[in-house]
Amino acid sequence: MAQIELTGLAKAFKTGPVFSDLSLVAETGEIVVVFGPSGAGKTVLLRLVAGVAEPDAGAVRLDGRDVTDAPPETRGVGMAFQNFALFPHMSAYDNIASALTAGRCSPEAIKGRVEAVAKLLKIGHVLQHQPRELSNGQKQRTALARALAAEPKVLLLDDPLRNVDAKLRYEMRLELPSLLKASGSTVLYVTQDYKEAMALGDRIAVLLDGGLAQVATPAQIYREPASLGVARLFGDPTINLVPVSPQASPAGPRIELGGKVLHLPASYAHAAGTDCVLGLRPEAILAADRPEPESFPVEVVAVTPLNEKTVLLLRTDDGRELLASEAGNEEAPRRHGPAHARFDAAAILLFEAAGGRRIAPRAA
Ligand SMILES: Nc1ncnc2c1ncn2[C@@H]1O[C@H](COP(=O)(O)OP(=O)(O)OP(=O)(O)O)[C@@H](O)[C@H]1O
Repeated sequence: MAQIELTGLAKAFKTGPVFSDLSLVAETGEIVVVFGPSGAGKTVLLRLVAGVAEPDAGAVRLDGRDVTDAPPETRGVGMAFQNFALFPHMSAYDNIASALTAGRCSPEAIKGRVEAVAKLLKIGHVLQHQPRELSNGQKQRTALARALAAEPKVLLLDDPLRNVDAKLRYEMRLELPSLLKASGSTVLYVTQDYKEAMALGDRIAVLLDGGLAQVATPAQIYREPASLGVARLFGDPTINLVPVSPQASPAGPRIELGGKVLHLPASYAHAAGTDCVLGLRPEAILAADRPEPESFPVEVVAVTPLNEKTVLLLRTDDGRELLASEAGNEEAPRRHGPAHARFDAAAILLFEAAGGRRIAPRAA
């Protein structure tokens, strides 16, 4: 059953609309990541679900019950928001336990639960500290622990790793999914970090330009982004975008790139005659020393070895810069200078230049 069901939600402030006609469903136990750029309205959306703000239009249903007009404390929703909201005169332990003392738990059960959650979030050693004695990351994890300890049916998490340092953030990204799954809660998780979204979400809801641009699994969003706007938000380095005007030809739609005539797969034949934007993820561009069929000459301008990949900055003969990435960085170092590139035909993306919608390939 749908635990969270949002229908036609709209919210505007004096400064203008944040979003309109927003609908989203999260199934029981599902983790839905609400992802989008700063200011897209992610926090506003959580506030509407929590009941601390009212929508201008639309309905919020939790567990099948219409709670649109219900006060926050009756909704059975747990929250950890960016601004921590810890009780300043209570220790971290008491802050976390406060979620439980309100219910009917024995002192032993409370202690066990607080310590278990604190251990998972690596704050076991600071449980007796007051909030002012905690780092921002520890405060944030204390707030997260408090929300988790209560085992709410619906858990709203607003960028809980924002103030956590890079190493811990990486570890938490690995550990949080099982922690959240074990809680059994249905989770709406807000982040601005696409890697976090992909690591944590059963599905990702991309909030962009006043509405949900796409709601799908991380793999679907990466491989089949609904629009240029969505494609740009996922990937590091970001996707290469090249304006092209495919023309029909027997070998597949013909385009020009780097002064060469190349062909798109026949499954894009229906795009001929449309102004398009070719989307090439860095890993879909393959660089080689020798020309190959459908390759185009490039200059390797820069080579940046990262841990798990090497990023190449390529310049085409007509001056366009493309970023390519290769797995690993242990091969013989690639030399700067002339080379050839081609793209992995199975991994290309094509978008309408007008409006940015993705053009899906069609079976030939
Ligand atoms: N109480 C308010 N009064 C007026 N404007 C508001 C209010 N709350 C939010 N806004 C505006 O609504 C828009 C969305 O804000 P929101 O905080 O939801 O963005 P966000 O996607 O969570 O961004 P971030 O990732 O930076 O936290 C912003 O333009 C913000 O200025």
